[in-house]
Amino acid sequence: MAEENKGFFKGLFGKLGIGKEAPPDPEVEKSTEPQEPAETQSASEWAHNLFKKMDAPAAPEEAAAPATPAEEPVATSAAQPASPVAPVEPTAPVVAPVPPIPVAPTASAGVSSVPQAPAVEQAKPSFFERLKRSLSKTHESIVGRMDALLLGKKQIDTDTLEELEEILITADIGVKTTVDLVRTLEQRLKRAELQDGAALKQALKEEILVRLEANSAPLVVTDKKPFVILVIGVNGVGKTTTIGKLASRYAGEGKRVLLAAADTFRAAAAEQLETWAGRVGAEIVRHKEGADPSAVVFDACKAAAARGCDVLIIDTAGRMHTKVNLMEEMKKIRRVLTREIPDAPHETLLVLDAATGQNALSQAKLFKEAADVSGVVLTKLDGSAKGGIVVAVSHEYALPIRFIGVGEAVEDLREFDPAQFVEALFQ
Ligand SMILES: Nc1nc2c(ncn2[C@@H]2O[C@H](COP(=O)(O)OP(=O)(O)OP(=O)(O)O)[C@@H](O)[C@H]2O)c(=O)[nH]1
Repeated sequence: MAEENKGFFKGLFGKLGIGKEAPPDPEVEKSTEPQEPAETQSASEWAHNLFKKMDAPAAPEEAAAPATPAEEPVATSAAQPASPVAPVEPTAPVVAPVPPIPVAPTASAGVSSVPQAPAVEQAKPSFFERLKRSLSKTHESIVGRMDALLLGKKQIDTDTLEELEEILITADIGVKTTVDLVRTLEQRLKRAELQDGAALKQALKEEILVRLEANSAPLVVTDKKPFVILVIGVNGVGKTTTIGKLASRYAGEGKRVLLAAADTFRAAAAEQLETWAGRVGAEIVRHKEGADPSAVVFDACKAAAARGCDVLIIDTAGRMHTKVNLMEEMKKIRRVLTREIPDAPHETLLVLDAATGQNALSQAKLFKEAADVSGVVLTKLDGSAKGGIVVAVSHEYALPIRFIGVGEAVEDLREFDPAQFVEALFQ
């Protein structure tokens, strides 16, 4: 840094005609690069100090010294996870303030006037690392407890598998999936494949992966114009946030994205969606609070066709807390949709909050029966001990997990990769 700052001022003096004999310094360009704000800040801060010192006589070596760096390093961590949100909310509409959209700080986050430390290159952890961290509590509740169970065990027997069954059920893998897993492990025990704890752990990992892969399929956005994604789920699970993240993904691929704010139950929902649309460069169709969701869908279909949009993502309210209400609302939305775009929706995406564990499993059941779900997004895996629910939802309801959410920032929604998930869970 010190050398770079010196270079910056050699160059600056050159431009000002001071000390013309000094050769032009290539660092001038580097230190004024906008994508290196921390570098620029430190240099300009140093300049500021230097000019102050030039006003008041100073010893030459003092003037040549760089400014003292601030003590705190530049923060590069992602947004902190939110606490789990309770699901179904059948009560009267509540207008809540629109939360700001969290975006993980990046190196090009702009120049502030607050003195900052010299740029310390902190490599952002890879998604696998973040996934591993997100699953650490789930890891503890499955693998940690399994390790404790196997500690000092000379051999694996049916009692061990019985105890494992209890661990898996309480770790939100779901009763049905657990029973299926343990039965398979019993067969492997009979075939003498499980000599020790390590073999049992490896076998469980393999069997979970087989079950996840059996129902795994990414969401493929075809070239249907528009490709319609209907997003459903109870309130608070992260629907709007997921839509914002998806819109960002597709807009980033150069697609023209239109959002339909068909959650007309509370104004804040549409406002939140509008904020996301503005942020990620998507368009939006919204009506007033309390309007008919089907009317929004109708207008959005018309607008998407007229504007030649590639992707239309529809946000719904999710407050239809009985199966009959839910079915009626869904039927109505679908009726309007198919009248305008005959084969729509091309994807009915159910958003579930992983942190709600068994509750998420019940919601998967209800929505699968009532709303023809074709894919699932599991949000808020970060910090939850209930990540086993991923296996339960996928296996019990034969639903493909399309995406997982491990935080509030745009890049925290990722395509679900069974092998990566299992690896992160067991490592
Ligand atoms: N930690 C964490 N928080 C998330 C994730 N996804 C969403 N959230 C947060 O969950 C909260 C609720 O998200 P929303 O997108 O408003 O949920 P919604 O389902 O649209 O809720 P309603 O608008 O009330 O229907 C927000 O604070 C989000 O930032 C995630 O993967 N991890």
